[in-house]
Amino acid sequence: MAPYQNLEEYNIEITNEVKDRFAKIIDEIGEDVQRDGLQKTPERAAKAMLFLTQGYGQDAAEILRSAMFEEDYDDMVIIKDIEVYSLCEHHMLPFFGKAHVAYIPNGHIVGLSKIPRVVDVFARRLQVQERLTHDILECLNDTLKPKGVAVVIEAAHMCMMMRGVQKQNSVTTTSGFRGQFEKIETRNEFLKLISSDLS
Ligand SMILES: Nc1nc2c(ncn2[C@@H]2O[C@H](COP(=O)(O)OP(=O)(O)OP(=O)(O)O)[C@@H](O)[C@H]2O)c(=O)[nH]1
Repeated sequence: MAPYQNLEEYNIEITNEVKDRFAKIIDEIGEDVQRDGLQKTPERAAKAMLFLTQGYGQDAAEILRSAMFEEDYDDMVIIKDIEVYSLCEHHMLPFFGKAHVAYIPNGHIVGLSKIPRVVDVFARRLQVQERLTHDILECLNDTLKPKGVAVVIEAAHMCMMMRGVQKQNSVTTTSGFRGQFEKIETRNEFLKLISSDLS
């Protein structure tokens, strides 16, 4: 399994089957797939869907292992405001927002960029926000074996905005804490730091 492959950097192989299924959907909703503006749409939609679900072909633990360094630092490391774009598994509509991730090293630190990459690997699948939160949390916990790990995700769900209940301003927050973050003082320090605006 490739540790990380940004499909935008490669030619995405689109099978005729995926393309044809998008053409069928366009036809079924009453559109003319042969009209000028739509002729290439099945191919574009197939490419977009494969891009948005590329996480299935990627190994998040391997991404972390590719840049782990021995280091004595054993205070909190926080990467906050990581953009998240995912697809809800119920309607296949986007949910999007921010992830805040922290860990307390236990002999090893990890390359900072690898954390947003891990977020993307799990976000680029059909997801629910709760599982996405735990996928990131457990991957960091199992691979880095830190003294503690924390993940908070704040997201808006298009399936609740564009359709269904049609609420435009509701934000869903999910969180997970392991190890030292289960202690209230550590957790509060993390929550305070992700709420602060240093700019
Ligand atoms: N817990 C959770 N629910 C989600 C997530 N994304 C979408 N949903 C919900 O999944 C549920 C699916 O419920 P159903 O009743 O089967 O689907 P529906 O008839 O389209 O529901 P409405 O959206 O209420 O119209 C809805 O309540 C969505 O809001 C998520 O990440 N986590």
